[in-house]
Amino acid sequence: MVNPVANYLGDLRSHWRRILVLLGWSTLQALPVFATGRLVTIAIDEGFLSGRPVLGLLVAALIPIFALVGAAAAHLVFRSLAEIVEPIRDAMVRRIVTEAVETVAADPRTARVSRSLARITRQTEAVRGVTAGVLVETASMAVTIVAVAAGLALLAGEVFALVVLPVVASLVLLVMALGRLMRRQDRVYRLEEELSVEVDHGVMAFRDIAAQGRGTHTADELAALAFRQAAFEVAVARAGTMRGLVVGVGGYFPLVLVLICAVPLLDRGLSPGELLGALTYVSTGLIPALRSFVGVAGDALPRLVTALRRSGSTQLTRPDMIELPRAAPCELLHGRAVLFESVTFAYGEGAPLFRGLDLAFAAGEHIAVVGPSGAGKSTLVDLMCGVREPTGGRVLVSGVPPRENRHVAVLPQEGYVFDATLRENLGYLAKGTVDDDEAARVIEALGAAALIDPVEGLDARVDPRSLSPGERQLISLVRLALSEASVVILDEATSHLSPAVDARIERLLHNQGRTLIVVAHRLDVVHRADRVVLVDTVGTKAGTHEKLLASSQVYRDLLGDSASAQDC
Ligand SMILES: Nc1ncnc2c1ncn2[C@@H]1O[C@H](COP(=O)(O)OP(=O)(O)OP(=O)(O)O)[C@@H](O)[C@H]1O
Repeated sequence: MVNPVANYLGDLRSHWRRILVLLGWSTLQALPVFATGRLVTIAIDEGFLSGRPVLGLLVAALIPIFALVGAAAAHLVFRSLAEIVEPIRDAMVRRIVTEAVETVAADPRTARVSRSLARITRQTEAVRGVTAGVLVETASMAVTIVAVAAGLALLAGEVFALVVLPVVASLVLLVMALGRLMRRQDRVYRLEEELSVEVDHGVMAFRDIAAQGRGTHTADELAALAFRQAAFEVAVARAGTMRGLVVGVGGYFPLVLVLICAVPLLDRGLSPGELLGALTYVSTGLIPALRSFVGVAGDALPRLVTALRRSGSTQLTRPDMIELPRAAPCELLHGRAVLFESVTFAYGEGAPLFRGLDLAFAAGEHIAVVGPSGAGKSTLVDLMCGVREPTGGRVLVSGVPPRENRHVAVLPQEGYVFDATLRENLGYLAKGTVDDDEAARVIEALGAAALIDPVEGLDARVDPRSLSPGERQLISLVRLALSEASVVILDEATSHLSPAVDARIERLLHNQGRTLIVVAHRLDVVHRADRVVLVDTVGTKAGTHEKLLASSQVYRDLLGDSASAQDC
């Protein structure tokens, strides 16, 4: 692959005629700069100081007229700019798409590159915008420096000598600082991207991360990444202070120098008008041009180079997955798999959702959790996987607090899928890589065979955005069935799947010897479960379906509501 920076420079060179036209209009745009110093000199020396104020006023009145000419030229500058940057952008897009098509043709596993292409297209737009800014500012800076230099040389050779050296020194300083700035900026962009991918994964899998006892570890990793990014941002900002230094050396230093030397210069025959003209060149021409060029060079140029480098085909490679939490080996537990001991929990200062709650689920037991909306079912799950800590009492899974073990896996309402291969997605909670035969068995048992690409199999890339919620749930369910977790929680996890699938999933997970806790969306689960936990604000209780039917009006109402809802 040809280097994208070299491609870009080649494109730019191919437009040299249009760049010359742009330079021409920029020269016209700089005409007011050249004219203003001279007009100030004439207005003062020939007009006001020679007792001809009307002439002075008339000459001064020419200054805004030249400014209007400059404004008209600016309009033409932007028109010619579009003729350069649009074809460059088109050429870049064409190259990237061609390369993507060729990559896909050569290796079908990269078939789903739409996301990468979208990102590259955004970068191409950035390249286009920044190219426009860099071209305009560079042309404007170049012609302004020439206009100021020519104006000063014509006006007073001594002043020209005072100004030119600091300007050259400041440009050398700028070039030296740019390389460093670009490297740091590139690092910031890379870290930014890495952080956003990892946060994305962390958010999707937050309950599993907590349940696997990896919450602190994941948070530490993300924090370390964020701190590294912040450190580079600070370094970039620090390097950015060189902009002030460049403008100071190239713009303000000559201004001060001319003022310090004003008296000797006047003694050596410089007229007051020439002195004021020279100061006008520096203050209204040189300093603004330098400031805006340094701004573009110090900010846009590093962004341009970074965007160009990143628009290369390497962007089509797959992002690395977050370092995955690994589940501990599955143990067939004896005794209690989950224990709530005098658990009290309240959100903030609110009334407790649970007060002195005692629950115990045996290993391998199949539990249904039901209750009115807002009663606390999801909170109960959060307590079991360690996302929340009880305000009183304790929760134990396999004999230890949830955060200290890795026995729980949770499937939330919205299954999560990573932008990675199907194998990586399915193996997220497994120990080691997924065994093809075992995966095939689970996929078959769950009726999810349609998920498997006939050609690429488990190595097919999964694009989360192209999946339906039901497909995402199915992938998450297969992942759960392949996990090492001994306690499996389905938190209204099959809402996007058919009721027939519910029973199949539960049977599979239960037959694997796991403790299965199903927060029920469809209440038919209570008939399949060994016991039911009724979560209710007036008191959470557990029992068999029959026992709860006989003892709880809330339970009877709940089943009645569900029956009538299903009738509808
Ligand atoms: N982060 C929070 N801060 C404060 N209150 C919360 C928070 N999360 C949930 N709640 C409140 O706690 C109560 C129980 O919420 P929870 O989501 O556990 O109920 P649920 O039974 O799962 O409800 P649903 O069936 O509607 O999902 C609700 O009143 C809810 O508004």
